[in-house]
Amino acid sequence: MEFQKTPGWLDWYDGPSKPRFKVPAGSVDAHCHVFGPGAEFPYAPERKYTPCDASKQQLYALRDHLGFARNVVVQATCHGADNRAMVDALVHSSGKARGVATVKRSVTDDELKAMHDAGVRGVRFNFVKRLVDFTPKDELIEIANRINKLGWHVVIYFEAVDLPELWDFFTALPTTVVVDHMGRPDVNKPVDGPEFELFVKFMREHSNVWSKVSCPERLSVKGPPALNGEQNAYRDVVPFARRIVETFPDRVLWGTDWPHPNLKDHMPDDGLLVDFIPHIAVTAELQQKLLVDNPMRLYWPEES
Ligand SMILES: O=C(O)c1cc(C(=O)O)oc(=O)c1
Repeated sequence: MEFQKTPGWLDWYDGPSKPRFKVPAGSVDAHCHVFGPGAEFPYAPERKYTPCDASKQQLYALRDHLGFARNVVVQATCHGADNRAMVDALVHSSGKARGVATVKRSVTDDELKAMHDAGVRGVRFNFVKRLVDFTPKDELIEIANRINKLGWHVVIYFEAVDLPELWDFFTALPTTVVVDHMGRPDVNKPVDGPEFELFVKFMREHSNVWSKVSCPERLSVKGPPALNGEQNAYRDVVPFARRIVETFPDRVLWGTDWPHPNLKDHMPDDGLLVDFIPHIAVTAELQQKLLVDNPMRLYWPEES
């Protein structure tokens, strides 16, 4: 099947720089995706965008280039609830990748078991309207209760303005809950203003809630972009991510978000994204928790 990319689509950055920041041994890129390839794993009919291909081989080459040891491959919305490309990436990772799936209520126990055996450890619930159609909350709760029995967790993706409305649903989830990209704060607003305070309260009052401090390239308003050797990229995101890392050091994860779906402005150099890490996790101890100890506890508990 031939797929036509969404007009204006930016392809992932080829030939990323070697990071100056040396990540600790055993580091995990805890948020990344594979796209297709579409000829082998077709994009879902209900998708909201059609990406360029981004294969498992390319993902794992990036992992090695950046100095990471493992990946958590998160089901991308362009594949809907067809998890074959993500699962294929896991089973060809020599145990170095675990995954987060998207499932519907109709998923069978045998299908969940097969995904578990392949390395899936969570499901993703998406509330970003430009990416997915609405799924009824009773369906999501039913799924959360089923996957809880497998020891899996729920990953949620939403925008900061929607947190008040989603609060009761999120706080009723029975599992560990991992928030994608810090709940997408508006970094034009103050880091100690009411919107971000609500997110901090969400984490403070609910010890089962974790956050990925990822995607400065999506959240930044002022840049500068992580291109051309820029060592001070996305400064306006730093106070937000740093606050979460320092307040909740044992409940944070970091990921590249490669291949960076739906960026409109520029495509970052992933090597420079790694160089962003020491700005938000400023001590060796915080870096070790963010990149190794926390993701290992969540995704490879049997080894940590
Ligand atoms: O902001 C986005 O566009 C985005 C999309 C997806 C996806 O399509 O799965 O995943 C992400 O982590 C971020």
